[in-house]
Amino acid sequence: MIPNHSRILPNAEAVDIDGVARPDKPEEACGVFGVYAPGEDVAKLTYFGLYALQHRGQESAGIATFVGDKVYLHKEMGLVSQVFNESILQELPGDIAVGHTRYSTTGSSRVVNAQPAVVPTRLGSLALSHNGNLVNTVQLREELQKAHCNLVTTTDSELIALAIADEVNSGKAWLEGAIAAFQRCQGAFSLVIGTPAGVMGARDPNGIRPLVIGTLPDNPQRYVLASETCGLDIIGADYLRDVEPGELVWITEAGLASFHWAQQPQRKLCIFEMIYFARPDSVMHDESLYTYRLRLGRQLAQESPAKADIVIGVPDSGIPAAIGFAQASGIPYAEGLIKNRYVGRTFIQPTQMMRESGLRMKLNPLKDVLAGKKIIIVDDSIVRGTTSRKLVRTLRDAGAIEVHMRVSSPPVTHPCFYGIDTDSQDQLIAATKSVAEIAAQIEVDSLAYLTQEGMLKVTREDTDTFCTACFNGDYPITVPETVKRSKLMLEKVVV
Ligand SMILES: O=P(O)(O)OC[C@H]1O[C@H](OP(=O)(O)OP(=O)(O)O)[C@H](O)[C@@H]1O
Ligand SMILES: NC(=O)CC[C@H](N)C(=O)O
Ligand SMILES: [Mg+2]
Repeated sequence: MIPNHSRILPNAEAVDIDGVARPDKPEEACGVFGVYAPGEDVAKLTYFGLYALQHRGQESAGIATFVGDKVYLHKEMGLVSQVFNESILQELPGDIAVGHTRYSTTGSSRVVNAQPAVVPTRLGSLALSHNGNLVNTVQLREELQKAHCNLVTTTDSELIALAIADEVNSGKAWLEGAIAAFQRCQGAFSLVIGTPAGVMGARDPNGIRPLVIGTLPDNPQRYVLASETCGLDIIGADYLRDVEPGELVWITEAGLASFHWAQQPQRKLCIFEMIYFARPDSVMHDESLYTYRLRLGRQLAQESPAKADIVIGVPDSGIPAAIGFAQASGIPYAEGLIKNRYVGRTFIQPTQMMRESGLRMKLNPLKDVLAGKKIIIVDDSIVRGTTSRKLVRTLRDAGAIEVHMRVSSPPVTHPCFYGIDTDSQDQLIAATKSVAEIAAQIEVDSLAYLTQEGMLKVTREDTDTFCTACFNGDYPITVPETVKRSKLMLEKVVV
């Protein structure tokens, strides 16, 4: 209950500081990639790496390569395959490359904000690819403006690049400069940074977003950095290990050196990466996420069984949990929805209209499988409810006689401030509605979500090593009140 002396703040319209409105932003996380491989076609390796990381961001893509002090850069709006072709890749020579696929979280979706962010320093330029979101953007921006840094974009990522340049220009070497700059950044950052001297990979002290290291098979001294292991697989690189929270790895001709720069690193990997964002074939905690998602489905079946003829999953990311649900319940798994493989993630389309039409193009029901059946439909998450509402209607139109929805994550009730743009809380269906109300809205016969305990229990790590803020508002990195207020709907203001 909100007392009388308080009022609900209207949601601040999401307007970027360049004045571009950012309505209906969807949720995603960017893909970062880097290669140190003298003698190899690093641009092409990066292209393939980004191709495998496309699911992490579909707005823009970019690659920067280094030949000595000279940087070659190509970035554009669009998918990796739209931004690059053979002749563009040939214009990107060098031994070092850094790449990015963007889903914007700070800064509008415009080419000027595409990454890598390239910034000059006294030691040559650096090219930075960032996944995550800073929470002290306003303060850092002011600091850098006072230091007369040349701000060209409206992203937080450029601020990290400029902070490194600022430190380097004050006389520090690359490593010292980067570490000093990281101390000025609060929030989530998994970074790949190219310099004329080598490539850095770094994660914030909580390691909110993932980042892995791989080696090229014929030469273990050639290193690759990628958001997920699927980015290594595509180029035949072997997984070496994760970059640790609060670690900086520095890859040069001398090999790989590691620096633990954070005072008190505390692992808090975003659990939503494991539930939805990352690809199921990516490996975290020594197993594929497919396997974790199977266990989520099994756990869900134990917690919230239902009587039905078949279990179906929502393509793509709901499928493993649906298979797990079917295994545990003994109800046959069937394919009930066919996905057009040329349509990307609807979740990450920039407007609600695009998300709705994307869904129509994306999923088509198999009427002869569904007609006359009682169905359990499993998805990994309900965020706004766009997908589930439409799908349930589709299933009924196809002849389903009962539709029971099961969700392999808890209700998403809180916005993310660390690199998933869930915008404001009022867009999250579970922030304002009970499970019964959501069930009525999406028109299912029954609805159940996985419990937080169940979600954590089936991980292979200590349960306190995950960020679960979107499910419970427990933010591991303090979010300044001003930043919070822009997204939290139930902010109370004494008038
Ligand atoms: O409640 P909503 O706001 O609709 O969001 C939730 C849906 O979005 C995601 O799928 P998406 O289509 O983005 O990607 P996928 O193909 O990887 O499942 C997720 O898997 C849910 O299906
Ligand atoms: N989703 C992300 O990781 C985005 C990175 C960065 N905050 C941007 O908006 O460009
Ligand atoms: Mg989905």
